[in-house]
Amino acid sequence: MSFAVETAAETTPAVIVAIDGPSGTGKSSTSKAVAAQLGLSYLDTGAQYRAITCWMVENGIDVADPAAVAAAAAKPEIVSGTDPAAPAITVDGRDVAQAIRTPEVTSKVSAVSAVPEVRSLITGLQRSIAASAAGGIVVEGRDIGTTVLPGADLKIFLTASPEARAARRSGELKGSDVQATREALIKRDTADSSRKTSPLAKADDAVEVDTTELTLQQVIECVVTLVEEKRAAK
Ligand SMILES: Nc1ncnc2c1ncn2[C@@H]1O[C@H](COP(=O)(O)OP(=O)(O)OP(=O)(O)O)[C@@H](O)[C@H]1O
Ligand SMILES: Nc1ccn([C@H]2C[C@H](O)[C@@H](COP(=O)(O)O)O2)c(=O)n1
Repeated sequence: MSFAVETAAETTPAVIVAIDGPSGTGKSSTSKAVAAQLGLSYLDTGAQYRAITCWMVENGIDVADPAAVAAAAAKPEIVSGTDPAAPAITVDGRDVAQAIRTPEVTSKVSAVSAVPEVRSLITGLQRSIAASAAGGIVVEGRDIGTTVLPGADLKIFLTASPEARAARRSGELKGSDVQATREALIKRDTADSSRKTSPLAKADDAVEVDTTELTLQQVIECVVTLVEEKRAAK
């Protein structure tokens, strides 16, 4: 007599989900919630670019000098956790979850992430993390569907009006000026979309979701449904 034992991992196909879009469209909030709800790993690739920028700033590298950034790019060791309930990021063993969110890092991250040597190193890291996520993963960023994981099972491109995005960010940063926040978002999006290497862009086969008039819960439900459809079809 033989018994077939099926575990959840055997019955639920691993799925790779790429979520891209401009700043403040809801990528992180949506990705974390979808991954937690569906038992998937989660990777915040913006946090990795912020971490390397943080290291450059702390080590006195001139981020306006691409050659200096390229020469130093391999020095820091960046490690990302993939638990959606507790996303972690360390540089050389130090927890930098707070340090990477300062206005200084936010204003310098586009310059650092435009350097091809930085992108090549971080892209390699992202691909190896995705490959080792046996149960599947949600990876969010700017170029996941186009460059990092072009074979992803599902690609989502989130958008929202600059006004909605600025209002969301201003709600987070108590007392901040909505107009100044809007201008800063647009400036960063323009830099991220116009760089030569792997710019922020929608993949041709991505599903575009405009979140301007949707609540976060509605966006999460929409993406969960799309992932479940993909899983069922695998
Ligand atoms: N549909 C929504 N409606 C209202 N608020 C939202 C919605 N989606 C996200 N938010 C809020 O907007 C803010 C920005 O969201 P989030 O950090 O997820 O965006 P993001 O696209 O990851 O931004 P960035 O690329 O800058 O990291 C958060 O405070 C989040 O709670
Ligand atoms: N795949 C990615 C992810 C992020 N970046 C750069 C560009 C962003 O302005 C910056 C910070 O990202 P955020 O934390 O705001 O999501 O990192 C990128 O170039 N490619």
